[in-house]
Amino acid sequence: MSLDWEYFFSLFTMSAFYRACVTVVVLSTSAWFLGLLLGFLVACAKMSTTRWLTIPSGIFIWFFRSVPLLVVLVFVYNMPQLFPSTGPYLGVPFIAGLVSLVITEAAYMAEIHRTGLLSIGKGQREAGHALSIGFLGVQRLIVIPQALRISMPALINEYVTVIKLSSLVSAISLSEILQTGQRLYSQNFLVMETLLAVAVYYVGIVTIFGSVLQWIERRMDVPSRKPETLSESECEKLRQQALPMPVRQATESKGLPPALQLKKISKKFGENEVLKGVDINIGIGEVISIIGPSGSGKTTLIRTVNRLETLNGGEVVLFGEDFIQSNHSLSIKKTRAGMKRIGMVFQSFNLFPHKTALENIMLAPRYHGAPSDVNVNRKQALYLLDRVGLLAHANKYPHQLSGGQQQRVAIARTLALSPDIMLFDEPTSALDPEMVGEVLKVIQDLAKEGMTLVIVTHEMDFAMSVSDRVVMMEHGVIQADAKPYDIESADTDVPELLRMRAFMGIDNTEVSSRLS
Ligand SMILES: Nc1ncnc2c1ncn2[C@@H]1O[C@H](COP(=O)(O)OP(=O)(O)OP(=O)(O)O)[C@@H](O)[C@H]1O
Repeated sequence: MSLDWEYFFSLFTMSAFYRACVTVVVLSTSAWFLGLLLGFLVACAKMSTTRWLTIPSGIFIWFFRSVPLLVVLVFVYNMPQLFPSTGPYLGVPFIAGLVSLVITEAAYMAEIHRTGLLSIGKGQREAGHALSIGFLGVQRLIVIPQALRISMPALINEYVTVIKLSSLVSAISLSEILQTGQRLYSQNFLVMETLLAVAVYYVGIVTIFGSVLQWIERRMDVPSRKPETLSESECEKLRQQALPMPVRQATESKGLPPALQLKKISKKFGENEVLKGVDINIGIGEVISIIGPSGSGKTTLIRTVNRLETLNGGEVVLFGEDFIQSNHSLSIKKTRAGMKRIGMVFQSFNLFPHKTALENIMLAPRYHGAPSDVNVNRKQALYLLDRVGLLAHANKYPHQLSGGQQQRVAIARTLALSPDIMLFDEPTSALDPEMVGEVLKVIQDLAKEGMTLVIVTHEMDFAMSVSDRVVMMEHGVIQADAKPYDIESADTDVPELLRMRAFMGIDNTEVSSRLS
């Protein structure tokens, strides 16, 4: 048997096929896009903490992934028999096909979205929270763009699947490509030639639209972008645009309430009581280092100060005003205002990987400021980048920066909201030794400017040189709280100070003989 090639080629000049192609493209693209949106909502519902959302969304996914599309299609198309009022809509093959495809695809896409959303680390959300960005802002600016990038290859694959599945809509008489072919070969019996042409039409659509989506995927692929280090002349141009942030003058704190008062702070994780009634006052402009053995509760303590952990007891007072109380919550507005006064720098930097260094710094000011401030935000971000010595790296993404450079960008990002207090959670622990100095230097400069700093650190020499007070925690309580001078003075015989000295490795032999 030989194929009638002349007839085969004539099928590519038929307007009916091109109309059918348009139908397939419109149907598939709409179904893919609406399925993507509905799938996202279903994924969010499944990940929520409310059973009223997780259970129905789980059932939706389970059911529509189990039922064949053809069954859904015929069911939806015949729905007007049960509910006549749906006739004008579901009785139309295109709409019935669209609804069926959207429902089925949403069930699959929900699981793809869930994979993307789950892959975004907790640190990303915490960094957004520490910049006082609300829940929806964190989702919109930080979580969804990253999750979408991760899910994109699988979502593109779904688009190809939808195009192919759209051929099933021929079962309810929609004039799509397969149905157009079927109508022809039922008249002339040239089945092979017609189906071959149908296949070519489908391959053409998948190739063209798949390539467009792959182009979008490549555009979203941040790791493949490699912006260069800027030259000195380019840096100089940027430097001229930079707009200094208001300089923080060392504040005369006499008569003013402390910047932070932690009163009887207690925190439990299950039965594990990690903080057991911690009291500390931190004056305006004071620099406090918190040291202590691993697991003593240092990180938990500073995380309670900017609401990354809830309190089981006690309260935090900020510049003399109620800020956090274990037994009642303040208004969102008051909480946000308080949080903007406290910046936090994390051990693992938590830069936003889909933003350049400059964009990382601009993100929070843009979120909090008026749209007209964008230019000012950019200029101030340039100033801050220059201040931490990274202007030449303004256009680089976090994965192109060293650990020390990433931490300096993280400090600049925190400074962009002009906080009054900065919390540092072991800012150099994740760094190679040669990068520790560059980060400590930036912190030292902030201390000199009079910024109130609370630093959890294992860098004992740094703690002694930069701090007004060093606080030692052990087993969830404060063991000692002293000025570096008092800790260092050799004639002390206060047991807590001797213990602190032993922990810090100061004059070890003499200390151990005194403790014994
Ligand atoms: N989210 C959590 N869930 C359960 N337990 C936790 C949680 N976070 C901290 N802990 C526990 O609380 C205790 C104190 O942890 P924390 O991180 O505050 O200690 P740390 O003094 O900062 O230690 P390190 O110096 O090693 O960082 C540890 O026993 C830890 O296992």
